[in-house]
Amino acid sequence: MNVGFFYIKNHGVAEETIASALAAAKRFFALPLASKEAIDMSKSTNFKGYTPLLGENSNPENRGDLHEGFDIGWEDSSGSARADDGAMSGANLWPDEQELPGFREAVMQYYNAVVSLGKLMFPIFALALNLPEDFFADKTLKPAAILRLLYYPSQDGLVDDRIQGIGAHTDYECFTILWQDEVPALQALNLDKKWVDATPIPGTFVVNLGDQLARWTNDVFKSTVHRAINRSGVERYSIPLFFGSDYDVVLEALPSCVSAERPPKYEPITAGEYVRSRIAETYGHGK
Ligand SMILES: O=C(O)CCC(=O)C(=O)O
Ligand SMILES: [Fe+2]
Repeated sequence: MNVGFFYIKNHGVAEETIASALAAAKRFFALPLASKEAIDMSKSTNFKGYTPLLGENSNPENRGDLHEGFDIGWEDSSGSARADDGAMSGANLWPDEQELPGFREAVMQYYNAVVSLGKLMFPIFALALNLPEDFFADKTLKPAAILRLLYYPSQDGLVDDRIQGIGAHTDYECFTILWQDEVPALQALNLDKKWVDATPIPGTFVVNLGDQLARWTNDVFKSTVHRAINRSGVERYSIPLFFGSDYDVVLEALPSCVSAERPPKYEPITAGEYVRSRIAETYGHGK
């Protein structure tokens, strides 16, 4: 409630699952640009697929984010997306199986493992809010989780300080479960407006709270501003999973988080419309 960031360990996601997803990410970003552009996000109805360097701008005061990304959402074991995700409906875009055999399986295995972990965490947030432990259960039946593979080249020498790995921003969903490699880059903004390093700790995930949880709790839970700047001299990989509530759920302040002194700060909106509008702001696709 003060920091909005924490680490978890003994999280139950197998090291091999993480290692396979990382290996898949490395193989993907090493593909020729044309192969990656074949599944460019501009070809997707709902912001899935590949984002090139500077294709996204998380902080409107900056000139673009110096990362490459690859985004997917939920799909079933036959590879079909849900048809009823409202504003966020649409299929994943995958690289060619011949070119990258095993990629899809490795990424989906990681996705499903971290979604299961995320489901275990909702009851903890509910209890912290003095709500029944299963409060979020019927709001997270159809995992509205977005997984991103991220690749950050190192920025060395003189750099434009308006180009960062990912500019200062808050995340849109309830919470983000981030795997990061051993290259330091991630920073969170504390209450004194100082940047604090979220130093990589092997065997852990960093979890940060996002705007959906802040909207639900009328800012009792903090959605903390963060950014990543890789000036390490080596490339960095990270894999965030943004776990939101089902896209058809209306986000509105919980009665226990509203009072005469603390009036509701946010207009109710469905999770799908909210996420879509926030993602659209960071891309130049005009969607
Ligand atoms: O790569 C990281 O450490 C952070 C990524 C991030 O903040 C995001 O994708 O929203
Ligand atoms: Fe983020």
